[in-house]
Amino acid sequence: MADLLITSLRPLIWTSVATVLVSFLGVLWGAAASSSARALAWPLTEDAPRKPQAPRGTRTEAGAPPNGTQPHTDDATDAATDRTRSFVSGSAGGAQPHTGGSAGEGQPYAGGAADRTAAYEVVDGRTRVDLPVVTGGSSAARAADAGDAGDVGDTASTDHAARRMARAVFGVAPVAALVFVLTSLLADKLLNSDDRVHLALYVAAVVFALSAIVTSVVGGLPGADGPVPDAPVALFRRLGPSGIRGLRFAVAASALPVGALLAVARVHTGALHGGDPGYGMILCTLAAGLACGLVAGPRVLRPFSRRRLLGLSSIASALLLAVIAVGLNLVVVVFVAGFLGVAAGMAWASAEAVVTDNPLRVRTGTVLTLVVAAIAAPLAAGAIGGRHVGRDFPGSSAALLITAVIALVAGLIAYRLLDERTGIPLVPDLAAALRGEVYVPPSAAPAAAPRRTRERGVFIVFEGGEGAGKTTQSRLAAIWLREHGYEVVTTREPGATKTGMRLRALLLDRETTGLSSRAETLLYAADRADHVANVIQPALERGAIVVSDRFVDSTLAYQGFGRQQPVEEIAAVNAWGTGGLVPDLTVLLELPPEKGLNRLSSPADRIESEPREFHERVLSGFRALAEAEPDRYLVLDASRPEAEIRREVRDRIRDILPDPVPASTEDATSTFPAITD
Ligand SMILES: Nc1ncnc2c1ncn2[C@@H]1O[C@H](COP(=O)(O)OP(=O)(O)OP(=O)(O)O)[C@@H](O)[C@H]1O
Ligand SMILES: Cc1cn([C@H]2C[C@H](O)[C@@H](COP(=O)(O)O)O2)c(=O)[nH]c1=O
Repeated sequence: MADLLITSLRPLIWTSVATVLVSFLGVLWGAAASSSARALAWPLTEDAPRKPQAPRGTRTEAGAPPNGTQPHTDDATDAATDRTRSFVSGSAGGAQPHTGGSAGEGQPYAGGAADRTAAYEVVDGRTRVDLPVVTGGSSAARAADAGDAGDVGDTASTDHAARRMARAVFGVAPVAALVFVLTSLLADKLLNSDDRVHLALYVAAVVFALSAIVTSVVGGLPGADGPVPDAPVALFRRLGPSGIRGLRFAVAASALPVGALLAVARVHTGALHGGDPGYGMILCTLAAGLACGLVAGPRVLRPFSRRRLLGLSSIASALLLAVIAVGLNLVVVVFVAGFLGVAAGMAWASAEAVVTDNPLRVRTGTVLTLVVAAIAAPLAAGAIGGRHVGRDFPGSSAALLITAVIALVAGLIAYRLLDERTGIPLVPDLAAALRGEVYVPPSAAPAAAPRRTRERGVFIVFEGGEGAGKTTQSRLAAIWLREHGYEVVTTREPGATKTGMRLRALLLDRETTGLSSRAETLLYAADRADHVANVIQPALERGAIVVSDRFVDSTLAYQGFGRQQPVEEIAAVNAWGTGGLVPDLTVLLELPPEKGLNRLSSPADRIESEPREFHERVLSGFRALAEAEPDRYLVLDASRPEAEIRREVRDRIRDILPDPVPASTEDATSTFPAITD
């Protein structure tokens, strides 16, 4: 009976194994082709989108001539439509914050006419714009401003050309599938092979043909529209030397167990009296596990550090192989092989996430390790198996156990090298991630920074992801406050001072490649230190209300949570840079990243073009920060109409407003400007 079952199951198992393997190879090939197409980043193609050119040396911003004599009007319409407004400030002898005027008066963001002239000095009509005075930082917009469309074309067309090349590569796939079908038919006629082999070939051919058709219709794997990758070397450089080494160890730790198991599974099932069906089952669960791990890898534990996940899943792969090695029961081995597949798949998916947008090298490294393990493990099993290490411990088990130990050492090293959240305990970090939250150690709360005491003034900050409406709402709030007699300084980060504008250009230009996360963090902190010293602090000391579009929490959310760097260390650097300045009120405008990014009309800058997962981590980060300091935050759903948000912002600002008229004056004049809608 058992024999009958095994005999009838065997063709099915072989069919499944062959199908899975062939389609797996097809997917690997397709993915590798797509990646190489993108990595090659071909130059301009004839139908690549080009930016319109502006005359050299002129600014494209409406109503702002090159001589800088015309200030911006600060009305709501302007706020809503003009993403490339000027936040000019700074004078030759040190930036001076703008002092707000009376209601309805046109308000440049900061600085007087002399400052603006200084800022525009870099606009050289004969050559090019060296300093992006007015744009949102996108290289495309800046180059268009400068009439230097060649650069723009290069950037825009790289995406386009990469997509076209991906399509060209996938286009030949159906032909390959046809050849495959013909070959299998020919084999059937000439070779008279066993039925199960035919069946496997047909099914595999159909699967391959289907996947080829799908990929050629789709035109590329998901992600082909994402940011243009840099040269592979640059991407690896971005990880830092220890990150690169960590990645190598992690790839080895996760691929060794899979390669070794693939290679010795047949011998092992023989020793466990499982024979061919047992072997087939191990391959099936391993392949299914790998598929689950690869699919689930980028989706599970989203708020958890990908680097940590990579280290942990590599360690798990090694440990699971050890269980397979010592678990001398076929059922256990079959099940654990599935879990090993999940762990290794998650490790590979995380490794690809860690190297941002060029997974090709991860795949090459993985395949190479698989091959090495697949050669070494049977050799070891053969050598040990000949001598029989104990009666119940076959050579295959010993070979698997040795591989597991080597992989475990590699996994532990990888974890150490990759972990960016050093000092943050793993268990609460994991527990928070399971709840869908980012763990913020109590010490990281910016509230921990000593608050700088100030005589007067109010500091209000608008925070949130891209396109959440920060500029719109901060301008509306500023107009309302000015109407009620307050001196208001509206400002933003990065780029509120002359130095800040240079830093903004550097930080947001998509052509700034290979910038390390630490350097990026410090550049934002440098911009902020200059901003506080030259704009915010003087204004607060004068008693003005400062309304800033972004502040420290943006760095904690983007560079801390988004880039997965230690939040508490970033908070410490920023506390030093700002002298411990903390906003009196932070309005967090919450909006799903895709909605916010869809609202933006200009080409995505360097940060905006980060992958969706990055922006989701940023949003979770903002939420975590707001939860840690509920008194300071007003959290609002930014998908609601502007007017509703504006009302709630006003209600909250009313609570923290000082008396606009000093007590002494009030005594003398008995006036009190009531704030009403
Ligand atoms: N509540 C809202 N509902 C719909 N659209 C909005 C809302 N608030 C702002 N917008 C629109 O969304 C776009 C982006 O708004 P805004 O520039 O204020 O966002 P932001 O958060 O400052 O963007 P960025 O991240 O680029 O600084 C603008 O076109 C604006 O008119
Ligand atoms: C202050 C700050 C900003 N960023 C990012 C966030 C945005 O993508 C840009 C700023 O552009 P915006 O149009 O003015 O919003 O910079 C960041 O990553 N870290 C920061 O500290």
